[in-house]
This record gives sequence, structure tokens and C-alpha cells, in this order.
Amino acid sequence: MSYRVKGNTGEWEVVIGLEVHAQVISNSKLFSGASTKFGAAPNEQVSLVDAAMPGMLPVLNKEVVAQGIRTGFGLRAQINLKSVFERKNYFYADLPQGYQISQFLEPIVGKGTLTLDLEGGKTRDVGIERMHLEQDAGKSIHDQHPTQSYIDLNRTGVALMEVVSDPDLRSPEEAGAYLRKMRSILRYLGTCDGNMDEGSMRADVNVSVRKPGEELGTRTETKNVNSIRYVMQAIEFESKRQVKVLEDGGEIVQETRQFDPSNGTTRSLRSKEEAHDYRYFPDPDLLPLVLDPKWVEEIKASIPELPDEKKERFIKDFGLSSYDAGILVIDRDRADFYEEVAKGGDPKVAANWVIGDFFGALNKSGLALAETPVSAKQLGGLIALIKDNTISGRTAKEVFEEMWETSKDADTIVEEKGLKQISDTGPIEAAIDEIMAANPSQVEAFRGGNEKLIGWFVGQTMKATGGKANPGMVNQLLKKKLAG
Ligand SMILES: Nc1ncnc2c1ncn2[C@@H]1O[C@H](COP(=O)(O)OP(=O)(O)OP(=O)(O)O)[C@@H](O)[C@H]1O
Ligand SMILES: [Mg+2]
Ligand SMILES: [Mg+2]
Repeated sequence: MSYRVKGNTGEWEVVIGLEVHAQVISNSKLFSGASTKFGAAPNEQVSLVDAAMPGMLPVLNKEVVAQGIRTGFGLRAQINLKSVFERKNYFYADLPQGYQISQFLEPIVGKGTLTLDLEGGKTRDVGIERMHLEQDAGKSIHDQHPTQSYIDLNRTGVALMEVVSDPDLRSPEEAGAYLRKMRSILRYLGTCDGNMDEGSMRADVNVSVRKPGEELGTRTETKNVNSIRYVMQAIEFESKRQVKVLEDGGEIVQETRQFDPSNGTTRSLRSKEEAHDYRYFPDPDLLPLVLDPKWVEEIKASIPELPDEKKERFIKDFGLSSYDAGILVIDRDRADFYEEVAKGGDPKVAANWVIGDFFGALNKSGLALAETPVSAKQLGGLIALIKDNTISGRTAKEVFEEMWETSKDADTIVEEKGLKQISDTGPIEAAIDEIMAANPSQVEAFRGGNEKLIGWFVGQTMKATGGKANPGMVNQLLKKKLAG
């Protein structure tokens, strides 16, 4: 079912386009050699270029350009061999140049596609309009002094990628899926760390509403939202607000809004009348960026397997469901971990264990994957023991818990605790014979048609063998013997 906002006049469709600002992983800034490391004391990482000292000239950072190209390939997008840096002029205290160097008419990356992984393993493609490179601004600090503002220029000039989506998203969930996938792709590529709480990925959220089938409505833009949950909340609030305004006979004005995380609402920052005229023009200090096609090809050849391809391979080679494969490929470490576990035998069983027991245990103990007490190889070893019938699936759960506590190998634990499953027919048959001899009336009832009693016999046999009998074998032998 598609997402709709219910109003008094019927149902409204929500239309969303996201602009994602992603900080490029690079040691130095877009046009200066200053460090980009997170967490430095204010104004420790500011070169003369960043501070816009007179006469300072920008020098383009080649690594950032390479990162931009990688991102373009990750978004299955057109790489433009010629692009142009332009000045986006506006005044703000934390913008010493009085303009931001950005790309406008000719961005480095053109149209592309991002595939959403939705509920139930469904997917949907969303259009990418463009991606360009630009400088970040500095930071104004208002909460240190009652009457003064402070400026931190560490972030000034840090390279950002702005990825602009088409207005293709239709619900808060889809917007969430879009951001999760974007983050996953950028992390696979190593072009952005995707840490939203450190501000390395932020979104401008464009929202409009319309009656299904109608033309696009007027959008508002909620700036700089820094968590996926907040983006979803902003969409929910903003779409309901717009429906109410329209149904009350009002009009939506194209405006910039701000999200308030304390109550999940948005409020107006500035309206269209006050909208910026950025007076874009090509930066005279920078030549057009012309890429060597050979270099671009080299970069293309170095792109790693990305989540979509990996997912497809997991489905095809390992027989996983789209849903399971989607969960496993979300980040590269998880996917690698799973593949290592799958070497232990049955890849489908491995997926169940990794997604269920293993991720569950990680979650419960609040550990990151890198801190796991049970290695992929060890988990693979446990699964191999189930596969070759050394232990039952049920015993395996017990062994896993012990592994988690002690970091011991599965076979060591099975050996030490004597958990080996009984798969010899001899002792199982002996146990069954004894139970049947001691319970003639049950045997008679079963033979008389009460087939449900098989469960009782299984239980008795398991009990008699200390829970170690191979359950498949117990079933098989019981059926044979009870049939008489
Ligand atoms: N009617 C609409 N409803 C919802 N989203 C829309 C609508 N029209 C456009 N959008 C989305 O708004 C975003 C516009 O971003 P874009 O960077 O092109 O321009 P901008 O927001 O005006 O510029 P700036 O980068 O200065 O904020 C895109 O993601 C686009 O898909
Ligand atoms: Mg934009
Ligand atoms: Mg915008």
C-alpha cells in the first residue's frame, strides 16, 4: 500500500526529494592543505585559504576529485569529463570568503540511480539528479556566551559532495531507506564515513503534497537534518502541516524550514521573498575541471563490489531471500563476516545464524561486529557440527551461548561437555524398545489411530537419551517400530 496522508478532503500523496551533503573522506580540504580530522579544538585546522586572507588562491585537491568520481560510479551515474566550480555568494558570519565554491550548471556527476531496499525484500529505483563538489562552511557557536557568538573555521573549506535526488520518494520509510542505502554505498566506496551524529552526512528534506494524479505541489525545504529518524519525522510533520494549510484554503509558500528535534516539528526560517539570490558565476581563480578519461577508467576499475551486486550474488550463489541478503550486505564487514561463516557449510543455515542468533547476541551485549567474542570461523565451525549431525540444532544454541561466554571453539565445548549427538541406531533403538515395553497402552492407542502420540514417544526417547539422540533418527526409528 502506498503511503498517504488522510485529510478532510481525502487522501494526499507525499512527494520527497533529498539533498544529501556528505563529507568527503580526505586528509585535507577541497582547496587547501589544512587537516579535516574530526574533534580538533576550534580553529586549529584553518589555512590562510580557508580564512580567506587576501591574495590566497585555492588549489584543487586531486584526491577529493577521485572520491567524487568513485561516488558517481557508486550511484551508477554519468561522470562529466568537464565540470565547473562556481561561486555561490551569500553573507554569513561563518563564511569568511563571502561565497562558497560549489558547482552549479556543470556538476562533476550527472544522472544516476539508487536502489531502495524496502520492507519484505522489495526494491525500487530512485533517480539521482546530480552530484557536485562544494566547500563546507564554518560553524557559529551561540551557546557559549549570552551576548556573543563564536566562530569555528575548522570545517570551512572541507570538501562536501551534494547528492540531489529526483522527487521520487513517497514516504518517510522510503526516505529512510534512501539514506541508509546512500550511507551504505558511500561506506563501501570509502568516500564518506556516513557518521550522521558527527555531521559527516546531513540531509535537506524537500517535501510537497498533492492529490494522487495531480501535478507536483509547491515544496518546502527543511535544512540540515542530521539523523535518519529526524528526516522521517520532518517528513511526517511537514506533510501533515501542508495538508492542513491547503485544506484550510491556504497556500504553501516555497520556503526554507528548520527541524526541531525536541518535538519533531519544523518551523519557517525564511520564505521565498527573502530567498537567496546566490549570483552564481564561475570562480575566476579556478580553471574548469577537465578529467583524463584514462584516469576515470582506472578509478572505475578499482570500484569494489557494492551492496546491490553483493546482494544479487548472495541470492544467486547462496540461495538467500532478498530480505536476508539485503540485511547481510548493508555493510561490508557484515557481508564479509557472513561469507566467512558460510564457508562452514550450508549458506542458508549460516544466514539464519548470523542474522538471528549472532546479530541478536551482538545487539544484546552492545558490541560492534569488530568486538565479537565469536569469530566468523568459529561460528562456521558450529554450523559444520550441525550439518554433519554431530549436534542437533537445539544443542547448537546451547553451545553458541557457551562460545559467546568463553570464546572457545564449538568442537572443544561439545567435547568437554559431552554434547555429541547419538546418531548410532543401537542405543536409540534400545531406548525405544524399553519405552514401548513399559507403555503398552500408549502403543496400542497409537496403533489404533491416535497418531498424535508420536510426539509423546519422541519426548520420552529424548529424555531417555539425555536429549542427545539425533531427533531425525528418533522420528524415523519410532515410526518404523510403532508401525509394528
Ligand atoms: N515539488 C517537489 N516536491 C518535493 N521535492 C521536490 C519538488 N521539486 C523538487 N524537489 C526536490 O528538491 C530538491 C531540489 O534541490 P536542488 O539542489 O536542485 O535545489 P535547491 O534546493 O533549490 O538548491 P540549494 O542547493 O541551494 O538548496 C531535489 O531533491 C528535488 O528532487
Ligand atoms: Mg541543493
Ligand atoms: Mg536545497
